[in-house]
Amino acid sequence: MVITNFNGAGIGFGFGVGCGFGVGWGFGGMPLNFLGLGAGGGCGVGVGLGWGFGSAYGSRYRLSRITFQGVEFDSKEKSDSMELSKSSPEISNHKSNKDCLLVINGRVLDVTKFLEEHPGGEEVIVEVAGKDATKEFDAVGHSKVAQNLVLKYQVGVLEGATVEKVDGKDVVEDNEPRSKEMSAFVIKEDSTSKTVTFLEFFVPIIFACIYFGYRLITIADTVDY
Ligand code: HEM
Repeated sequence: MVITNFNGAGIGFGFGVGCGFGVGWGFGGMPLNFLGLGAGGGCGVGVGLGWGFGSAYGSRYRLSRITFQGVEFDSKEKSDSMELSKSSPEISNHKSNKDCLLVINGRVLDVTKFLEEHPGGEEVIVEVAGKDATKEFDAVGHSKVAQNLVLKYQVGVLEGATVEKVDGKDVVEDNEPRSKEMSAFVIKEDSTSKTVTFLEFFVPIIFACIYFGYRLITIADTVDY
C-alpha cells in the first residue's frame, strides 16, 4: 500500500452555516481523487449547502496493485562502453534532473532519461541523486519490474562493492540480456478500484443535483403569480 499526495484544481461541496466557506468533499488532481479538501465561498442565511471551485489537497492510498504491461523491447544501448567501476566522488557530482546518477545495491545508475517516466515522480529521485539510494528504493517496496529497470539504467558498479544478482542477471551478464528488457510500459490499475472511482466521481454530483433540484422546486413554489 502506498500513500501519495496530490493537489490540483478541485470542486468542493460542503455544508456551511451563514456566510463564508464550506469545507467538504473535494476532488481534484489527475486522476481524480477523493479525501481532498474543497473550499468554496458563498453567502447564505441559515444552514445551507454550498459548492465552489478551488483547490483540492489531500492524500490517497493506493490499495490496488499496479501492474505493468510490457509493450516494447529495445536493443542494447551503450552497454559496450559501460564503465564498470565508479568511485563515490564521480557520482556525487551528478545530482540534477539533467544529469542524475545514484547507487542502488552497489549498482551505479544513470536515471536521467527515466526521471520523467518514474511513477513516483522525478523529485523523489532527484532528492537522493548523487548518493546511495538503496534504503529509499527498498523502503518503497519496488516491484520486480522496478528491479529490472535498475539493470537497464545501470552504467557501472560502485568501487569496492559486491553486486548481487537480480533475477539471475548481474553486472557481468548485463551486456547480454539488455535486448530483452522492457523500455516502455502502460500503468494499469486493478479493476477492483473501479467502484471506488465511480463513488468518488458521482456521489458528490448526485448530491449536488438533488440539492439544486430541490431548490428549483421550492423556488417555483414560492413564486407569486
Ligand atoms: C531511490 C529513490 C526512489 C524513490 C524514493 C522512489 C519512490 C517511488 C514511489 C513513491 C513510487 C510509488 C508511486 C505511486 O504508486 O504513486 C515508485 C514507483 C515506482 N518506481 Fe520508484 N523510487 C525511486 C527510485 C526508482 C528507480 C531507480 C527506479 C527504476 C530504475 C524506480 C522505478 C519505479 C517503478 C517501476 C515504479 C512503479 C511501481 C513498481 O513497479 O514498484 N524507482 N517509486
